[in-house]
Amino acid sequence: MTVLVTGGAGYIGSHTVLALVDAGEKVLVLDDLSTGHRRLVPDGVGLIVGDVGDGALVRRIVEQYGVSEIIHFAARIVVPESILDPLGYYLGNTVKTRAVFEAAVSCGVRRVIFSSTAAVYGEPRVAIIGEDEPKAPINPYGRSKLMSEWMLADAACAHGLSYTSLRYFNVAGADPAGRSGQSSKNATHLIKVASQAASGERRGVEIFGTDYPTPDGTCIRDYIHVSDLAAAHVAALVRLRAGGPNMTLNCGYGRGYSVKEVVDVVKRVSGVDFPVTLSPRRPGDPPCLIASVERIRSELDWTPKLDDLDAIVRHALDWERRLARKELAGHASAS
Ligand SMILES: NC(=O)c1ccc[n+]([C@@H]2O[C@H](COP(=O)([O-])OP(=O)(O)OC[C@H]3O[C@@H](n4cnc5c(N)ncnc54)[C@H](O)[C@@H]3O)[C@@H](O)[C@H]2O)c1
Ligand SMILES: O=c1ccn([C@@H]2O[C@H](COP(=O)(O)OP(=O)(O)O[C@H]3O[C@H](CO)[C@H](O)[C@H](O)[C@H]3O)[C@@H](O)[C@H]2O)c(=O)[nH]1
Repeated sequence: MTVLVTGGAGYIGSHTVLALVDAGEKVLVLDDLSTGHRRLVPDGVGLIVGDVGDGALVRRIVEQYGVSEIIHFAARIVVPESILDPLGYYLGNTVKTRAVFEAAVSCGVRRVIFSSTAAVYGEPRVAIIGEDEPKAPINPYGRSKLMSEWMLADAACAHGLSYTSLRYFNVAGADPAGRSGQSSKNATHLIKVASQAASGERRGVEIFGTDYPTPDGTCIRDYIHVSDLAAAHVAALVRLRAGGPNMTLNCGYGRGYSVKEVVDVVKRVSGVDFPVTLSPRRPGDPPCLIASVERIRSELDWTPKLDDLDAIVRHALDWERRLARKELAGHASAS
């Protein structure tokens, strides 16, 4: 059995590839390297550079390599960018995802795991969000993902595909063994940005919005360590193979931190007092997103091992330093 991981050269995909390989799985990556990096695909794992929207390519790969399962990460992921380029996001995340699902159905792939997002909930009415809360995304990114969830559920019903949709809350940190991490220079995610500021690669951090209806006025998010999330994918795969029913699961820890709290933790753990600017709200940001984790805890054989904001930040900082060293080494060898 071969597991095809689309977007496996990206941040979460590469950590999941590591977790799959560690679990003894045979893995193949399909990635167009638009935001991914070849070096994040571990040695011994095949990388096919191509577009998931190319249905003929996906079908060829499935047939040639005997793909039994697809874990579909490939997508565009920046919320503000989705507001400026909605059609690009519906193409990248919905139309191309349809091509993956169609190839899965037509080639008899048995199981699909889909990367969804807390952004499908929009601005929930409750602090702790259960999977059955209304889905009312407030930006094209969230809508593009919700449409894909629906497509997958409908296709599964019609064609007997098994699936799990995983709605990630805020993913952060890096492989504790230093094998992968968030590698995009232009990343927009808070913990990455703050880690870059602490490492001197950015001048500082802007806090987007201090007038939200939260205790300190900044947005609250549920940050999950990327390696715990990767392990949840392996557990979801094991569950589907054992005949577990189709399901949608929140992935988080069930606890939230404000932007100010996160910035303070990055300063304390790094020991660097980088500049912080208070700025207006960023469009498309809901005030508070915290996962209800009852379902994932009961359905998956999964216990988080890294549920600790200090550890998340420490691993993110370690990875940032590693990236900086590699770049310096690259400059030295180039000159
Ligand atoms: N990072 C988060 O906090 C977060 C939260 C919720 C959901 N997600 C979802 O997780 C998934 C992975 O996100 P990430 O943070 O690892 O982002 P990422 O940008 O690091 O990874 C995406 C990967 O997909 C590849 N890709 C993009 N479009 C492609 C295409 N058309 N064909 C082939 N490859 C393509 C990119 O090159 C990259 O390697 C996405 O589906 C995203 O929506 C991420
Ligand atoms: O430089 C920054 C970056 C972020 N933030 C704030 O920090 C919070 C978290 O922002 P991120 O960009 O780190 O993450 P988002 O919550 O916007 O979105 C992430 O989580 C979502 C689900 O919760 C989606 O899945 C999405 O893909 C993923 O990017 C937000 O209030 C944002 O305004 C800042 O103040 N300054």
